[in-house]
Amino acid sequence: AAKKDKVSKKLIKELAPCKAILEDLECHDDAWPFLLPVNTKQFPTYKKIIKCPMDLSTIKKRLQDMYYKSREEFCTDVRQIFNNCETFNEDDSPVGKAGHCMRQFFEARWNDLCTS
Ligand SMILES: Cc1ncccc1N[C@@H](C)c1ccc2c(c1)OCCCO2
Repeated sequence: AAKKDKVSKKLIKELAPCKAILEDLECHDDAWPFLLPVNTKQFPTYKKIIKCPMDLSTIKKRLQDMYYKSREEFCTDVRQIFNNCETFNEDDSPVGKAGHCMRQFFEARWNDLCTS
């Protein structure tokens, strides 16, 4: 039991900063296209083109449900949002631009974390 507690304590320490980063992403001015899963009725081709949909509300739920076993898993899901955005949206579209901006914001916060 002691070993398990040590692991879970480590995990909480690892993932606490992820929760803070997620909150900053959610309240960013350019977060609006990424807050909820893309509505596939509104965008019928989305399901066909994007194999791993991801959004900030899904990541928030996964954090709350202790779904992530490491910081890296959290980081991979966040990057999935922006990779999907680049796949589906033109770079100079409003959503495409928001995606590039949000990715830049995230990667800077992620680097702070890894070098702190
Ligand atoms: C991230 C992403 N990738 C591809 C398609 C959509 C989205 N996001 C959704 C939330 C969205 C973005 C822009 C929208 C939109 C909905 O409502 C229809 C009207 C036009 O404006």
